Amino acid sequence: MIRFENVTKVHDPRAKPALDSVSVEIEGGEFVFLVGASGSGKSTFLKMIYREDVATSGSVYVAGHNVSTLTSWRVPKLRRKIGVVFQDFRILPQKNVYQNVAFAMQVIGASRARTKERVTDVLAMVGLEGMEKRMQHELSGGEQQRVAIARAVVNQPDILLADEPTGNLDPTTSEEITEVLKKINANGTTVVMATHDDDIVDRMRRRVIELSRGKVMRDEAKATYTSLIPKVTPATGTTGEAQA
Ligand SMILES: Nc1ncnc2c1ncn2[C@@H]1O[C@H](COP(=O)(O)OP(=O)(O)OP(=O)(O)O)[C@@H](O)[C@H]1O
Repeated sequence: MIRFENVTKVHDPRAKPALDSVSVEIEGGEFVFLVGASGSGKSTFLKMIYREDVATSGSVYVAGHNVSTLTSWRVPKLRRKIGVVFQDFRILPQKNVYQNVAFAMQVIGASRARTKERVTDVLAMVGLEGMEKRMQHELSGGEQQRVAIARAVVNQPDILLADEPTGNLDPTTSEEITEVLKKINANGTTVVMATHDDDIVDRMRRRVIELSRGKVMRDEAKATYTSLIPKVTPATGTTGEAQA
C-alpha cells in the first residue's frame, strides 16, 4: 500500500536531511504508529505520502502510484485515496458538522442523496449522531476531531494519515479518538498515526516505526512506545538497558 525506497528529503542543504535514506513498506490494512522526538521527521514522512512534500531522492509508492514522479494534475486522484487528520482539527468554522463532512463529497461530485446517506452513516460511526447542526464553537476538542475524522474518511480512502491527532486532547478523549481510528482500521483502511502519546501506543500494541534524525531506528511489530528489546552490549555480550 505504501512503500518508501531509500527516501531522502532535504529542506535546507545546510541542515541535516528531514528524512535520510528511509526504506519502509506498509501493507494494506495495517495500523502503524510513527514515533520519535520532535523534529525527527514524522510529519515529513506523512507529507511524502499525500504529496505535500516531494522526495529529494528515492521513491515513494502509494496505492499503486509512484508519488515521486506524479505530475501535479494527477495529485487529486492520489489524494482521493488518502484521508488526513491533524492535531489542530482544521474544520471549517462557517459550516456546521454535517456541512463540514458533506463538503468533502460535494467536491468530488457525489449526488445529494448519496451524500446524505453516507454522511449520516459516518457521523454515527464517529459518535456524532444528533450533532449535525452544531457549529465549531459549540463542539469540544474531541468532537471537533471526530468531525475531522469523519470528513477524512467519508469518501472511503484506502489510507488514513493522522499527524498527532490527540496532541490537543486530554487522555480520556485521546483514547476515545484512538478507538474511532481503530474502528476505521478494522473496516480495512490502512492507518498511519504520528504520535507522542506513549500511553496509547503502549495500550494498542501495533507496529511502531521510530524515527531519529530522519532515519528509521526501529520498526517493530506489536510494539511499545519505547523499545522493550534489550540492547546487546557488543564488548561483553551481556544485555543492557532497553533503548530510549
Ligand atoms: N518546510 C521546511 N523547511 C525547512 N525545514 C523543515 C521544513 N519542514 C520540516 N523541516 C525540518 O525537518 C525536520 C523534520 O521535521 P518534521 O516536522 O518532519 O518533524 P516531526 O518529527 O514531525 O516533529 P514534531 O514531532 O515536532 O511534529 C526538522 O528539523 C524541521 O525543522
